[in-house]
Amino acid sequence: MITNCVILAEPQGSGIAPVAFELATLARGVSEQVTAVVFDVDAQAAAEALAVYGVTSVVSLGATSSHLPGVPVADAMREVVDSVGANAVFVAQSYTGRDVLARLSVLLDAPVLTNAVNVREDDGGLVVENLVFGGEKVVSSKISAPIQLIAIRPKSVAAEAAASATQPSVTEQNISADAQANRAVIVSSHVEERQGPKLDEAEVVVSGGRGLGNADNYHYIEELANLLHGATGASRAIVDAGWVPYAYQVGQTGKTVKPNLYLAVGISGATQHMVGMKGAKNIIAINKDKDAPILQIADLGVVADAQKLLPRLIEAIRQKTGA
Ligand SMILES: Cc1cc2nc3c(=O)[nH]c(=O)nc-3n(C[C@H](O)[C@H](O)[C@H](O)COP(=O)(O)OP(=O)(O)OC[C@H]3O[C@@H](n4cnc5c(N)ncnc54)[C@H](O)[C@@H]3O)c2cc1C
Repeated sequence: MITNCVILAEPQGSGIAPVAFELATLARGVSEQVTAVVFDVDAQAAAEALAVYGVTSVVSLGATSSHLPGVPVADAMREVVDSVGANAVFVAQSYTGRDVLARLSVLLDAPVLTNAVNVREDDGGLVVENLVFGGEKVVSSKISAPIQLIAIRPKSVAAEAAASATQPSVTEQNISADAQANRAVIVSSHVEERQGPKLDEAEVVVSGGRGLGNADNYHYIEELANLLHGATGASRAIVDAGWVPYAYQVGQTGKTVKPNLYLAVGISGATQHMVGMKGAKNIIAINKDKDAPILQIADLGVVADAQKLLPRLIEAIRQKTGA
């Protein structure tokens, strides 16, 4: 085991982004101590949430509010790493996580591994796993440097509560004047409008692909997701075609999802798509080609013309649920 692992618990809404619990689960499996760095949240509430996942201490950086977190958070995390004697830092493979990790790498002169899907212990050190060739192969890497910086893809591991909750200490850490001065100011921001649950957190995901025929038919995916209280997703083919925004993309270069139910409509099942959804508990695929690769991993495969089936399926669910 390593002695201390620092994790970055990014804010989301008024709390902690769920990926922090995945980072904590991984960290406590390889490290005696787990220190979580939080910002822009109520530190006590964050500590209570993180305690369930075995975090042993929490360092609060206060508010970064209208600034990009990269500069100040990386600067403060460098001090946290020094003060707790950390051997590793785990962040989410998110915009903020990557921004912080790159800056931390320069500040600590430490190597970075990104896009990791697992971290395990081997002979007292850490082994980091990455997927290559569209998830077909796993590459295991070992870093020999004293401090290892690792970005982990959300939803790669399940967040699991520790056998017993911890009682993390909560300390405040000020952001240095230099880092304050070098912060980038956010002059405007755009919040993507989306109804229903977030794609990477939804229990039900309904995704559409090129088999929908045209962009207008994507409304069937939206109606179905709405009826099933799920989120809408997409293959890269229809993102590239401009039918839906990139935020909808599931797969290697999009989001990883692990819902209870993944419904793939008119999606062939390229390895780059499947790597982002094959962890779903139940997979239903609708495809007119009985040899489509997605049907090989589907729990239920429906060989049908989606453009004819979807309106009838939607109508049938409406009648059954009275929605
Ligand atoms: C580096 C790299 C990264 C990539 N990352 C991603 C990624 O993150 N996510 C991703 O999705 N892809 C990704 N891709 C692209 C991927 O390889 C595929 O091209 C893409 O997933 C195909 O999308 P699709 O299944 O919608 O389209 P197609 O492969 O064209 O499949 C369409 C499917 O619809 C079926 N169909 C057609 N008509 C109907 C109908 N009327 N009813 C029912 N079924 C019908 C067809 O039988 C076919 O199976 C990546 C590729 C590369 C090279």
